[in-house]
Amino acid sequence: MSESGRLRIAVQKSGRLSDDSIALLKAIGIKLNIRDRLLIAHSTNQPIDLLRVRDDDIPGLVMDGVVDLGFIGENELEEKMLERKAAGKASEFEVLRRLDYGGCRLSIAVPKEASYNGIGSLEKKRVATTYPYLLERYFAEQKVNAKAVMLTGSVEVAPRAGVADAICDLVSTGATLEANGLVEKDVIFRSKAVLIQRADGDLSDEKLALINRLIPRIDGVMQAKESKYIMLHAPKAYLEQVKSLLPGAENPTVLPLAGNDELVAVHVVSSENLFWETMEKLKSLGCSSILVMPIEKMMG
Ligand SMILES: Nc1ncnc2c1ncn2[C@@H]1O[C@H](COP(=O)(O)OP(=O)(O)OP(=O)(O)O)[C@@H](O)[C@H]1O
Ligand SMILES: O=P(O)(O)OC[C@H]1O[C@H](OP(=O)(O)OP(=O)(O)O)[C@H](O)[C@@H]1O
Ligand SMILES: [Mg+2]
Repeated sequence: MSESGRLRIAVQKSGRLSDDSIALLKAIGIKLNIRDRLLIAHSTNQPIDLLRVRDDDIPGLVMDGVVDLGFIGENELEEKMLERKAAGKASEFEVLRRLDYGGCRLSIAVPKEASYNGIGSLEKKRVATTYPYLLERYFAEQKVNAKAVMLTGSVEVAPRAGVADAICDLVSTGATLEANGLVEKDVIFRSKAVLIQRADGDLSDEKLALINRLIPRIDGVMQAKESKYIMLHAPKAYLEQVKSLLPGAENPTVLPLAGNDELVAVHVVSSENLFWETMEKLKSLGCSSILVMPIEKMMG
């Protein structure tokens, strides 16, 4: 445990998860003064320290109890669990929340000119990857005798460099594969960012209490991102039809409009965005002043 009693959180220093993880921490009210070269950042309003490290190190830091919480991709987490298992090390931790960023998939891809008829085509072939344990588990499940070649970066160039016949790497839009003349074939793992916590028993009551206050705030921020505050003027005569068009709006607030007997103001928190098509339908029912606004925070 950190002697200072401050909650220690590990985040990726610089990469795909950094900005979203920091933005989430700020959105839940943690003030942070992050300066690029500093690897540790102290919160100015909470007993929290941020450790900024390579994402590869985050699962181990949490599982070994060096930090209390960590933001990590499920792909990296699963890989490190398999690696630790192979080394006879325990992996104790808890996933507190699956988050709404860092979405990607780990896929096998081959050069576009290569012939490929399913995973059996990789028999006796070499596949370059940064995730050898996940890949070898997949080979074992699929009963394919292929070899995972570990590369820590630039995996996509391996086939052209003659280092491997195929690759297994993270894909999101597919632009990187396309730029390297590769075609995605099999998805072997789907991933998002998660917030993990080290084993409960090792945490002080104060730290647990702080974590228990932060988690509902994370839920509130994620929920708010998916929700919209909708305001419009609706003809009284069509109120029921208007309500049925508003997604996830069970209990709208309906208010009179001063000096107008035909229209009412409708305010509603919607669990989804309002599509242009729905707005057009509302307009054709006689609705006007239709506003769709983002929500910053939600609770209760
Ligand atoms: N294209 C992507 N879109 C969305 N999420 C991604 C994408 N690529 C990777 N990720 C997620 O972000 C994590 C970090 O990816 P990144 O490429 O920044 O890692 P890295 O190069 O290993 O960085 P580090 O220097 O910290 O080791 C991945 O493990 C994955 O969970
Ligand atoms: O399908 P796409 O949208 O093209 O995304 C996939 C790429 O994103 C990640 O790398 P990143 O860009 O984070 O850089 P890195 O390889 O330096 O980690 C990943 O390793 C792929 O190379
Ligand atoms: Mg890494």
